Amino acid sequence: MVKKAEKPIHRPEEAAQSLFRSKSRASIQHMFDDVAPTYDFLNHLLSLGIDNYWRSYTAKQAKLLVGKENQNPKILDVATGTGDLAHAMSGIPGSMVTGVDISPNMLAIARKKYQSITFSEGYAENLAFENESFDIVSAGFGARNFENLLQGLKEFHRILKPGGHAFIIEPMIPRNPLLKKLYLIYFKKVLPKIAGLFSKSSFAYDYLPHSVEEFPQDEAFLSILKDAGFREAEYRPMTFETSILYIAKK
Ligand SMILES: C[S@@+](CC[C@H](N)C(=O)[O-])C[C@H]1O[C@@H](n2cnc3c(N)ncnc32)[C@H](O)[C@@H]1O
Repeated sequence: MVKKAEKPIHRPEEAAQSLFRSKSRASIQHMFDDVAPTYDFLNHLLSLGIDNYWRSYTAKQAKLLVGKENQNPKILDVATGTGDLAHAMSGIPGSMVTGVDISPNMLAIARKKYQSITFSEGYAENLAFENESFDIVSAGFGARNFENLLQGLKEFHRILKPGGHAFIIEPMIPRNPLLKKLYLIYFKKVLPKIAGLFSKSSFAYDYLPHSVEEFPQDEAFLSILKDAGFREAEYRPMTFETSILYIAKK
């Protein structure tokens, strides 16, 4: 008797976890190319608009730290996506901002939204810029997706001028047990369902909670920044520890 082939069990959560663990440049690029058309809408919806505050807070901190010393800071926004952090950074007086990303579809939207900013394709782990050529490097919600995090952070360090700063925003899992429980229910159960209603790639929103849960947070991330060569690094939790800003100095 011929045995019937077993049907593969499709478990999006497992697939998302496995993508995070074995992610490649191509798989991440495809995922973001797919989500690009609904990325901004879902970002603002799922964070209740708070994501804009996180970017403007970051730009404000950058302005405070470097604004007085440096009249015309050169800024590179890595993993710029649709350009919102690059745009926030461009509010620093005299700044010259460039945004790079691996996803052509995300960049196409960034170019339409912000015509005065230069956007180009670029890979965090191998940035096409000279040593010591930027005053600030920023990355909003992007570092988590790097195929090789340490290599990406070493590149940030390489392209910064001595005394330059990196500003990196990532989602944070609250450390308070009750908040953490509520956050994970929202993140794992509610958010993927809402996203699935709008996005072509609901997979990306199964990947999101896994990528955040498995990503080094607070002290663990600071130690990777130090390994990448930064001599000073600190973090600032934002909005009840749902997001975190890392600031590192070369
Ligand atoms: C969650 S989006 C963040 C976009 C934007 N920075 C923001 O604040 O909304 C992550 C972006 O990182 C980009 N990305 C992921 N890995 C990358 C890498 N190694 N080099 C450059 N860009 C990368 C993706 O293509 C995507 O556009």
